[in-house]
Amino acid sequence: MIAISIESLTKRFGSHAALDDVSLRIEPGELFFLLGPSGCGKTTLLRTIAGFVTPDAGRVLFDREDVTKLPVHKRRTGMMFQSYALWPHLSVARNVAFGLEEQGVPAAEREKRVREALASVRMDSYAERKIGQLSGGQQQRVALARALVVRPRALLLDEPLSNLDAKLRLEMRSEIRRVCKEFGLTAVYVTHDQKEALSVADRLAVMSEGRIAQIGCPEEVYRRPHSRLVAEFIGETNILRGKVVSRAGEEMLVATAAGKFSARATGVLRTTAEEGVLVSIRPEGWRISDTGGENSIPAVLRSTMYLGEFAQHEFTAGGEALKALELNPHLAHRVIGRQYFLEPLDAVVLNDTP
Ligand SMILES: Nc1ncnc2c1ncn2[C@@H]1O[C@H](COP(=O)(O)OP(=O)(O)OP(=O)(O)O)[C@@H](O)[C@H]1O
Repeated sequence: MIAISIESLTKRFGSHAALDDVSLRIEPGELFFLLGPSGCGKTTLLRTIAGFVTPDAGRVLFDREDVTKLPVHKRRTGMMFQSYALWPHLSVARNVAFGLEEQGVPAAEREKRVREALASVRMDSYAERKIGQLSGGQQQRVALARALVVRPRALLLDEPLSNLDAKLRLEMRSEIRRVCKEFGLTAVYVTHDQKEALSVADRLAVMSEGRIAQIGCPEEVYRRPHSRLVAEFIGETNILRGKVVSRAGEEMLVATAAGKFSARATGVLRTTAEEGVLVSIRPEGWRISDTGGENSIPAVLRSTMYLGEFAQHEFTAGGEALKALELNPHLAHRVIGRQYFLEPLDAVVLNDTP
């Protein structure tokens, strides 16, 4: 198990900084996710850790070893990419053995390790099959075995599941997590899929324009986003403009066009009360009721969509459109055009200036 330290990495392509002074530390055995909008630099960061990209400034350390100038094959990382890059005409076992042949591992040892790697992804009974005769999910398992067989110091994954259908993605997500934990691997995983990140990551970083916007465990980043960018990138949210009426530590009473309610500051609040603030409330973060309480705002139900386990409502309050999700909608019988009361349970004051 190694720690991966990224120290002030900068990488420019022409005048564009794909990485702009990025620093972070990934703990030994941690499953760390990089996500963010397209072009934010996550692949460049992963490729710099792998050794495919040489940074203009900054360092990459594996524990205390500076690997910034070390070529890819000497870093001893296992990699799994979007295109599995397996040889379709070779057997599963040959595909997995390839990295070991390159390292000059003797045949008997090779065979043993290939068997172990295939067993760890539950593909041991497919060793002699040709890659072309496997399903997408099975091919993905072989790609994972191939990354593991070299006993990597860290596992680097770039959108490894994006070629799979939804059901297989779910299955492979937990499979990748299981394998990483079983082997105690430090892993860095790039994805577009925020659900994948929330459900699998120990910690994650949301990137934007070559910088880290926020780092934290999934629940922290989801429930306490620091900025509009993070709040909107990880899941859906309602953003309301407001003014701070009063404040006691992190708790504040904010007045918005939709009404007054309490919200909690996240990170360092840069704005002053006069400038106003932005508040984020997740659609599932409302308590909907027929009668108002102290902290609730009156809102008229405009539309509702029944989705089985929950309903997706749209309310208006003081000219603001508000999205709300309600679990077990069949227990509630909401009526379009009627007034209800919405209480924000998890409102967060963001750091951005409106
Ligand atoms: N080899 C390259 N030459 C020139 N520009 C590049 C190169 N690689 C990346 N870039 C640019 O650097 C920026 C970051 O790219 P990167 O691939 O790291 O983003 P990303 O977050 O992984 O995006 P995506 O989610 O679309 O894969 C982008 O603006 C991209 O166009």
